[in-house]
Amino acid sequence: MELDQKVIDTVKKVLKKYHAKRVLVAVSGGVDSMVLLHVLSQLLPKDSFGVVNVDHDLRPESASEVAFVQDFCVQNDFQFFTTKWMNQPKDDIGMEAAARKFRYGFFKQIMQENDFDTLVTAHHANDLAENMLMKMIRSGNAYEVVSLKEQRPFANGQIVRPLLNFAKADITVLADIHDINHVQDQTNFDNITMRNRLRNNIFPELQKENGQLLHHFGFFEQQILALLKLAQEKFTEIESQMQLQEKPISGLLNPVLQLDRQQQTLFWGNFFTKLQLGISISNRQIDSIIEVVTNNDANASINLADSWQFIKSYDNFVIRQIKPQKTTELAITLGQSVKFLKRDFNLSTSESDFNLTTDFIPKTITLRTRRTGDKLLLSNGFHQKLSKRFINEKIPEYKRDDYLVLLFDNRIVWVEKIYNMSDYLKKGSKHYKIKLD
Ligand SMILES: Nc1ncnc2c1ncn2[C@@H]1O[C@H](COP(=O)(O)OP(=O)(O)OP(=O)(O)O)[C@@H](O)[C@H]1O
Repeated sequence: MELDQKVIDTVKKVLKKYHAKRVLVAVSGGVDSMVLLHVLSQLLPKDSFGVVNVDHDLRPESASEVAFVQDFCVQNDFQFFTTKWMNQPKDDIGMEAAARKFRYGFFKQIMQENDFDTLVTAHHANDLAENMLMKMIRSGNAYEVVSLKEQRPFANGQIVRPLLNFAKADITVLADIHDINHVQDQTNFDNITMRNRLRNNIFPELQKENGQLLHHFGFFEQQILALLKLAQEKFTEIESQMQLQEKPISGLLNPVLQLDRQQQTLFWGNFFTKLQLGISISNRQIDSIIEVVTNNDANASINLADSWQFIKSYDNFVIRQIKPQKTTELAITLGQSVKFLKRDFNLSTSESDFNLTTDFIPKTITLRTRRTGDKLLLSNGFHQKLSKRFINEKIPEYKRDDYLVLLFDNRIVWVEKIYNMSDYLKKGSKHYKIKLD
């Protein structure tokens, strides 16, 4: 079949397969997206597609590139949406990712406001192979290798990439045959980014070794996807045994332990990918997680990015973001109602309705959270470490900072739920009422 027809048939088939109805085409003005636009305009009626373009304003030529796409759309009477990126980061680090975030944010907005169900991009076989090799170089994680899929959910609908089976060379041939005008992104030739170095230096060399290289990347991706699908079935079964909770994200650890170490790596990688915490988890962090999950310590935690923590607590795990607590100590007076750790606390004297009894009247009363070295008075003048009491009561490590501790003259008289000095006094004379919501 002629290349021309093959591309048209493929794009048609892919759109049909994913039930694309109202299509938004992402057009940068480069050869790939201009060819895609050419094909789509032959397949779809004008009122069922629109063109979207983002001016990242990172190069002097960008305004003229937008103008090029805009003029093309006006001449052909295509719906056109564009915006200019204003809030670029000050330095270059993370610029590509920030630009992508902005771009996809705008795509999403246009889809939602104009009722498009499908965003179509011109990613092709070279993009797929470059992406896979970049993931190989950066992490080597099987669950990350596949990142450019033919279809994935996006905004109020989906992203579809119908050109993934075509090489850049094929697309360029089509542009030549049909005399399709396009802009040339000069930054493609800078070898500053890894992507460009792969594109310009590495891939041409690899392709000399085997002309079928791009197809082989395609096969590899398909096979990894199939394997991940099989693994996913097993993981879903395991997750159902873990009794997962959402707030905080937690569950039982035992079901994961039926997997061998490499399978656990895949499990946690897959699990974190699904959670979408907005942070990346390194191989070393996953290794540490497996380490603490499989060792004998009852409590342990692994710090992840952005104050997230993976916590092992006895048979359970918890993943939560630790927000620094502002106030950790509060001086209070009798009868005063205070808010502490988001809860209402009130201490008053009481003759009948009491739940705390002491044998002394305090000069100072303090409410706080636990501290190292905290001790609890037991009978006969003996003391017990508060940390020991937490362990005996099987209170998970990560919850211990939430427990309120009440002190009279620097002596602990009460710890929420787990200690009350009255229980250890032979007889007390002063009665107090603690109210806590
Ligand atoms: N500025 C832009 N405006 C509209 N569409 C764009 C723009 N840049 C890229 N696209 C769309 O995304 C496709 C891929 O572009 P490109 O390869 O430059 O992006 P990438 O950074 O590799 O990938 P991704 O789009 O997933 O971030 C293009 O073929 C086009 O469909």
